[in-house]
Amino acid sequence: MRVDYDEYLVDDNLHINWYPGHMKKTRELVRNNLKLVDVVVELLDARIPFSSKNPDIDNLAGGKPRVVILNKSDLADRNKLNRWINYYKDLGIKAIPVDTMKGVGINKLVDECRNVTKGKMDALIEKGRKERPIRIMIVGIPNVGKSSIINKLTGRKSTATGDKPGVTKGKQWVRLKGNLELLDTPGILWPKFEDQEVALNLAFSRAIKDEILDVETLGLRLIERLMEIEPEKLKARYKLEELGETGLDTMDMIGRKRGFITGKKELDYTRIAFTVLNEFRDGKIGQISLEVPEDIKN
Ligand SMILES: Nc1nc2c(ncn2[C@@H]2O[C@H](COP(=O)(O)OP(=O)(O)OP(=O)(O)O)[C@@H](O)[C@H]2O)c(=O)[nH]1
Repeated sequence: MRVDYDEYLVDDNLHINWYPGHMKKTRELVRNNLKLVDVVVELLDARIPFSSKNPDIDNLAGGKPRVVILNKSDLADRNKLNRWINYYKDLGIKAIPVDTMKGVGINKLVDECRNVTKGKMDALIEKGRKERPIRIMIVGIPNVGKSSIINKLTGRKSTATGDKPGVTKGKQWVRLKGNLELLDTPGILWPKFEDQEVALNLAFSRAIKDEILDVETLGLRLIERLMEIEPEKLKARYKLEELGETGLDTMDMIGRKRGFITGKKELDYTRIAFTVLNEFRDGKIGQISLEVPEDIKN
């Protein structure tokens, strides 16, 4: 049976109903597509590499060579980013920081796909086989930047190479420089949303809809988190001498500073929450990572 990706995109990109039937279907679809490729390119959000990881990817990717991309690295804290790179290095995986919008790290991604398959490709040629393109596939949770990176990789001049024998109808391989072929449909995988802390990180970073909590509470949780991990950046952004005793106090201070008052002369908490959430997501509060490798729970 041919399963279409569109089935998972219910009303917009961030609204995917991951009920068990869909998870099973998407798993099989990704598993089948992965059989066709030489390299799995796993996209993670550099600010939350643990929370943005699909819990089943190690199983799905099996023994395939893997390249990890820490995307949106422009929004991440430099020092924490390096700690994640070292964490992956210890696991024998090269994690490449990428800023897809500016194209930073894209060449390294291509080089690494070639590196991790070199042994296999050399062995094939030694056996007398003709050199063939290295096939790659991008996988990741919603909103992590899969389409953006595919567009960046392919560019405007890219040409679809058309259907290949044995490939389900509709799949397109796009030729990239460096003798690479990219499956133009990314593998959309579900996040670990059962864990409340992970769900919060995903919502803060716009990977899942705000609706996991009402927006005021979500904004308050983010303020509390920033007070804990990045108090100076929070103070600087909202021009506060000191932070409040509690998250709510700080929320009030931000609201007063920005003049977010309702018609009834009360603080407009919805507006404060949206502002802090959006400014965090756009990197306006600074380069902030919400996770470090030590946070990983076994
Ligand atoms: N700052 C920043 N934003 C990025 C980067 N890569 C992607 N984005 C933004 O992230 C958002 C999601 O990107 P998409 O490429 O649509 O993500 P996707 O993984 O294809 O999303 P789904 O279709 O929901 O699975 C867009 O608003 C992009 O502009 C990056 O490196 N830095």
